[in-house]
Amino acid sequence: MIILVANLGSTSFKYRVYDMPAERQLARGGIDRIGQAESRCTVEIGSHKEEISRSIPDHAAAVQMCLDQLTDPQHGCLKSADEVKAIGFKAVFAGHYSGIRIVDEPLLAEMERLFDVAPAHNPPYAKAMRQLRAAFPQIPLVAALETAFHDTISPALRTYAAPYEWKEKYAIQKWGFHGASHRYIGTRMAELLGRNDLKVISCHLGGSNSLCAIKGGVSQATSMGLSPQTGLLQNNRVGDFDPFALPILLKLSGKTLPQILEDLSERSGLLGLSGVSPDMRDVEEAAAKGNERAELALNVFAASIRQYLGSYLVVLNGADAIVFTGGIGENSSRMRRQVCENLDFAGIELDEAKNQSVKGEVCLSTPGSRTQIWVVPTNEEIVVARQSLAAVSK
Ligand SMILES: Nc1ncnc2c1ncn2[C@@H]1O[C@H](COP(=O)(O)OP(=O)(O)O)[C@@H](O)[C@H]1O
Ligand SMILES: CC(=O)OP(=O)(O)O
Ligand SMILES: [Mg+2]
Repeated sequence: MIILVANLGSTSFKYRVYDMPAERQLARGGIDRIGQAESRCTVEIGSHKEEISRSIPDHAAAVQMCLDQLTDPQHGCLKSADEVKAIGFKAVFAGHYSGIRIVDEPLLAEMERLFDVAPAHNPPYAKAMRQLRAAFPQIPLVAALETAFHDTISPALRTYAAPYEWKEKYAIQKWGFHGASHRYIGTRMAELLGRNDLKVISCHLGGSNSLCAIKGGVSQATSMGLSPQTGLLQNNRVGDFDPFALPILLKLSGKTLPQILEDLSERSGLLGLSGVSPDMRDVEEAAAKGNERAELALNVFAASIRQYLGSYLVVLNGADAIVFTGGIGENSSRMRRQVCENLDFAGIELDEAKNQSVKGEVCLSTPGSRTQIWVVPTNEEIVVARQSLAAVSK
């Protein structure tokens, strides 16, 4: 059964096509720096590889481009889009509609109700889902919601100390995100180290960033809360922030609440601090040239990762492995070095030479390090493909 998985990240679009249940990958592709003047588009279908630069304004245009590539008469792997028997989405937030669901009107309505809670994620997903439902009504769309992996977190680690009835009446609680990626890292580390009882701290650092404490493949704690704006700072979103700054800002800035929320979700994070870019590559380049705000952005980011890392070493009572994944985790040697430095008290020791030349799955710790340090490229799409197969086979 051919399953297309669409991963609409806050800064990118990625897709993979699988023949399931064999898990044979037929094609993959992606678009980087979506919404910016030049997006880099890559496609890999069998032995055909292509890279082009063009402007892709939004995720709906990205999904259309993916279907064009897959059905291209010369290089495509499908005769027509009808060969696709399900489209799986790494969908982000729909409150109590967590887990794996066929996309239907109630789910879309809930995602739309929560647009301003997940402004970088829910609008592109809902738009792409509606567009595909209209274009291909015969193909079931499956939403694998990111929050489900964190259902196992204890109430002590997912309850805000706000009026208790808010949780029951309005579902105000820590939900957690990046479930597909953290689930993949938990499963893959068990395969790589040949043990099912591992304690892993998964650091997904990309357009959005979160840490997750995983024990035996099960989520124990995660840094994002009610929304994907919380926890670590994000590309252009704020991360943890004191809500009592709001009355000060309302009085002094002359802005309305929606305008301030827009600042927190579009002009904060790496972009807001550095003033340079939401993209780690640009911020690192600026910092290397002596830009002090870019340097501060990197230092705030590293410090907040270390705070959660320390916290999760306590939650798990030590870890077998710390894993870096996502666009930053897989590519930024500086960030990995900064996060891991000076942690010998916890038996964490990075081999800097290995850290400088990373390719694929690799262990970066010294032989004496009690806690192993790994880079493992994430594969959120295979997790969603498995879940989509289960949903349409029911
Ligand atoms: N070579 C690189 N060095 C440092 N950071 C990188 C590099 N390549 C990508 N990144 C960072 O990774 C981010 C993309 O992460 P990714 O996990 O792929 O995206 P998304 O969060 O959109 O799903 C970019 O916005 C950029 O900050
Ligand atoms: C929350 C989430 O899935 O984020 P992103 O893909 O932007 O990293
Ligand atoms: Mg992502």
